[in-house]
Amino acid sequence: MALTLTTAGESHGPGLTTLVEGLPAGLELDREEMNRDMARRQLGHGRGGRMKIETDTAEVTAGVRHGRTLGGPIALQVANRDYANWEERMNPWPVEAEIPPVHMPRPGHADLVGVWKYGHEDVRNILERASARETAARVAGGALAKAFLRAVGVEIRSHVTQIGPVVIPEREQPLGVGDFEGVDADPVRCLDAEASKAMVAHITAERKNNESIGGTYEVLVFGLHPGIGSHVSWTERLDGRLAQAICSIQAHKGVEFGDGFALAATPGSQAQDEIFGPDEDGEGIHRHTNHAGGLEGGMTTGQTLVVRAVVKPIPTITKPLRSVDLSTGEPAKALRERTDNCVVPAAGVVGEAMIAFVLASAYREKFGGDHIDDVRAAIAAYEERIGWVGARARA
Ligand SMILES: Cc1cc2nc3c(=O)[nH]c(=O)nc-3n(C[C@H](O)[C@H](O)[C@H](O)COP(=O)(O)O)c2cc1C
Ligand SMILES: C=C(O[C@@H]1CC(C(=O)O)=C[C@@H](OP(=O)(O)O)[C@H]1O)C(=O)O
Repeated sequence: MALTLTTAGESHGPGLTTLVEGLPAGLELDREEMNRDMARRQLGHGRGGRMKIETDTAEVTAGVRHGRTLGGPIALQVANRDYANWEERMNPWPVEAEIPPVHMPRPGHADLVGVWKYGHEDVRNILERASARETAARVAGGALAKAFLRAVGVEIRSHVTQIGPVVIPEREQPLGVGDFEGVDADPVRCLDAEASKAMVAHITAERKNNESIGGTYEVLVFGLHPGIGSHVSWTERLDGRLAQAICSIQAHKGVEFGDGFALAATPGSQAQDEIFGPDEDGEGIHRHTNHAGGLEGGMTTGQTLVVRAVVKPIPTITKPLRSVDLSTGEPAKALRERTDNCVVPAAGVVGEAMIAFVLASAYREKFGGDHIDDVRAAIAAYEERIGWVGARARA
């Protein structure tokens, strides 16, 4: 049984809906934990005026009773508070007022290609669904996937590694799950205080220049078992599935695992993770390095999964770029709307959600089970069969 995640909703419509199917029964959910993720996605220096209007929460409308999953589809609702200001423009039903269409497409948004493809004359009919407002619904669903993963000992964290030209310094030691305390209190979700200051200053300066800024973030997953995903088919290779999930997030333009693009210049002997036998600390067969970022042959190795993503500078720019007025065909300035100018800190939270979903789905495929205790029993049997002590030793 795979997991499915479906979202519906427009940015300024009445609200967003998330449907998650395939979680086992008996899984304990923590309402505050879910809403903490919803709030984390709204944070970050560089967010625009919209985030002052919204206070996102995920309301459960199906599939959960008294804090535990029932085994059926789970439905979640996220309200758009801003709908109160858009009731006429975004009403699902005809309204009397004349609503002026948007006809200046923004380079880099879905506007132009969307109206061509779907036959709309009003760019709003495209931008409303293309908007990354939809990521609130993904994070709501991702919180369910995270609850499932936590129940089997897996934890996900993220941090910002670059904003514009400002890059975090190289670390001597790999990050552990305990290193992320307080990361959400930082204005750009960066673990390095000096880099954080420079990132904040850069965002502020570029906002004054009417510029938008991109960057990179890293997602780490701790406590994974080996053998999640599979080498047997390209559709099952976990690296491919993770890359698809990350690149499906609005404004995400690249992904790398472990040493990633740096591997291009690395000699082969230094690019792999050598294998060592059991040691006195109770580790089973293990590695001393993690160049592969926890993936070999499309499967988890049981080491920390290391995923980095690049987020482009967002397309709505307060000094608008050149475009064409679709109603006249004449040159025009692109639509200028209220906008974020840097979303990398928030994007990291969305990345966590998408990675959680893919991993939870792959766990469901491998271990099955109708109740969470069935899942745990299947995992214990697997650990025993392969003599896996790694996850326990690290926990
Ligand atoms: C969290 C988040 C917030 C975003 N906010 C904005 C925004 O305020 N203005 C904007 O033009 N684009 C914003 N974007 C990016 C656009 O949604 C995205 O560029 C657009 O949908 C086109 O998709 P593409 O960039 O993947 O091609 C945001 C993206 C994310 C992940
Ligand atoms: C609403 C969210 O992000 C929005 C994503 C977005 C876009 O074009 O992608 C444009 C902005 O929306 P608005 O035009 O209402 O200011 C962002 O605020 C959100 O993240 O919850």
